[in-house]
Amino acid sequence: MMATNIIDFQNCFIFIFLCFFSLLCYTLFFRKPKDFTLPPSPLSLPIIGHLHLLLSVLIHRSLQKLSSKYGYILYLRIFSSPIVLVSSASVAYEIFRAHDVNISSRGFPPSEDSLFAGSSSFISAPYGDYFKFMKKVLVTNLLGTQALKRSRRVRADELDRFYNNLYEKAVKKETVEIFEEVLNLTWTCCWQVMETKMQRIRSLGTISNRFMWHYHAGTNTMDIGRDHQQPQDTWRLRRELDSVVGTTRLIQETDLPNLPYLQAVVKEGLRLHPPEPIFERFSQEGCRVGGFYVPEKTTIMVNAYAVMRDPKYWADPDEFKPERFLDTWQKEERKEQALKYIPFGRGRRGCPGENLAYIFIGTAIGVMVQGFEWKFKEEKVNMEEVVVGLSLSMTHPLKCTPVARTLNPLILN
Ligand code: HEM
Repeated sequence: MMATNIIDFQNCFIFIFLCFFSLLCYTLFFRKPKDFTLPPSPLSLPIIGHLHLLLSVLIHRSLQKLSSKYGYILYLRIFSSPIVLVSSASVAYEIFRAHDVNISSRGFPPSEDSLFAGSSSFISAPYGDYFKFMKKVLVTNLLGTQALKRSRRVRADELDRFYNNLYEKAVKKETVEIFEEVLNLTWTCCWQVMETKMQRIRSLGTISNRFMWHYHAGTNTMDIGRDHQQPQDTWRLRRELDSVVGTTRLIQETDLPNLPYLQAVVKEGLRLHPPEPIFERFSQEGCRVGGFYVPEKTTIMVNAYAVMRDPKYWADPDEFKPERFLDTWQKEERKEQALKYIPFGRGRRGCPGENLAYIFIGTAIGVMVQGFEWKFKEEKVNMEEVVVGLSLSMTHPLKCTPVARTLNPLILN
């Protein structure tokens, strides 16, 4: 009896030993240790962390310099809040392809006094049912393809008014501040459409703040007309407009698909001068990006300005070369597994106003180049930038005088 008990005890002991031994072997040889290595981090100061690095007027540029020195994914800290800074097309590809849902909130404080129009605002809403509902309302009523078709007449009328206004100034030989003119165009269009819609959908009111801010951003971008001081670009653009649209009628937004060079010029302008050079997301859960660990509840700052000038993916990144968008750049992007063109962000929280923005910018530049020659006071336009609010603008607003190329085509019609 005693002998049997001893054998049972021995068997039990061997069994337990084997279990522990196998567990040890599994942990040592098979299970990969979880790697919590954070992205590289520049030297930080006590208490404030990296705050001093973010206090620059042109923050997108100083962060671009920082990333080229320390790495294209960086870990920063402001007081105790962690930030991961993304500055390369390949890292952007990874976060938007593999972690889009995880980073589809912005992490703004959920208070009525929040900087971005309160807790019920579309922009500050976390990714969830409310956000999805609002996005559907927004796309169906304002920004989707069908909604944009319905509001086409409003934009066409405003474009005629825009042209007439410039024509009058040309006749009087008056100087025009481009930004102001284009801002007027977008504001009036925006209000005309929003007023009608808002009477029907009261909840859209909360989105209006973002609209205002973005229309502002969009109109800044339109200053890219300045890039046409390069005569060969203007000449090519005008030739395209003359052959597709002619000189007896004004460009319409339905002409845009037939104007590839104009589209390329707009894209190149947005690449070099993205109105929203940096945008923010927030990680709900920890995830791995670029070989590093991004902890949960971390703000992710995407420096679109740096991504779109990433020398690894763009030849002559600082040059204005619209032709690059005529080629197979989208195919290249897929092949290289990179997201190199992100002026409107990407993924579920990407800009819903992208199509409208392309229409506004394309038609406004179209009218300015089709209808007028532009006389600049200075030989060289001052391209210095300044961040106003959250959007990028020209430090010295562009002023020039229009000279009508043809008799007013609206009168001819
Ligand atoms: C040139 C013009 C514009 C640019 C460059 C631009 C850029 C952007 C960017 C970078 C974002 C953040 C995207 C992300 O996090 O991935 C954004 C978001 C947004 N944009 Fe725009 N935008 C423009 C015009 C517009 C217009 C015309 C509208 C509406 C009429 C608009 C409405 C919005 C809204 C509502 C959001 C927030 C989306 C969300 O949180 O889910 N934008 N935009």
